[in-house]
Amino acid sequence: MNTAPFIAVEGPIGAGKTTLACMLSERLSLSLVKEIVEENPFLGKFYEDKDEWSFQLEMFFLCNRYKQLEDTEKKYLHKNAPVISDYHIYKNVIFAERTLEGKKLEKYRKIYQLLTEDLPKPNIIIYIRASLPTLLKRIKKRGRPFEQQMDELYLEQLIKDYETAIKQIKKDDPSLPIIEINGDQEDFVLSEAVFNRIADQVKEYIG
Ligand SMILES: Nc1ncnc2c1ncn2[C@@H]1O[C@H](COP(=O)(O)OP(=O)(O)OP(=O)(O)O)[C@@H](O)[C@H]1O
Ligand SMILES: Nc1nc(=O)c2ncn([C@H]3C[C@H](O)[C@@H](CO)O3)c2[nH]1
Repeated sequence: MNTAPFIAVEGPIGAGKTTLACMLSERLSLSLVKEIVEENPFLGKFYEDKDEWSFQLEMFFLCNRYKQLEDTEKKYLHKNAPVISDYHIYKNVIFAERTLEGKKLEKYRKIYQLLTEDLPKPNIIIYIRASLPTLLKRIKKRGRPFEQQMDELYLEQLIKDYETAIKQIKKDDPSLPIIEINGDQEDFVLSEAVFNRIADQVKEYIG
């Protein structure tokens, strides 16, 4: 079990996780762990044909995050250095439960359990909640080509899946600090005051 602050920023696609994680990493001198996106060989294919590519994609994300978190433990947490990551490992389950079914989902659950049981788990979560119009606006603004035909139903389901997952995480561990941000209204990019408030809240937890 790690005792160093390990913060995970979570929320649905385009909520602003990477943006906020980078800003907080700089402000609070935290080591930053960022999800691999551009080098992912299956993401574009997945958005073209989800049924065909979902298992490959979910496994790629899982193995990648496994390696990143293994390294994070060795390089930082083990040495008591605080870390902020733009994802929580549980994100794998949120997506896989939505994109996989039948035998593939069963296999995935087993592999997830095996790979993640001894990985470090975040001890602070920042959850950015945002509505469909806000997410679509941000995905468009970011302009990744393979995300521009984003299925709105998929995104809407993920918004709900995230809500369910956060409720479950709270139930499983009521003492886990979760900082919740209303991404539609609390704009930490445009408003210095909003960002300062979030940074102060995080600072209180990490001491
Ligand atoms: N509060 C905000 N106000 C305005 N624009 C924002 C805000 N937060 C993020 N953005 C912009 O929205 C886009 C998506 O942000 P970002 O990449 O941080 O999201 P993400 O949650 O990490 O996405 P993903 O789930 O795809 O990893 C970027 O272009 C970013 O500059
Ligand atoms: N299917 C699936 N499973 C995941 O674990 C996962 N994690 C991120 N993503 C997608 C969302 C953004 O398009 C892009 C960047 O976050 O990658 C995922 N998609």
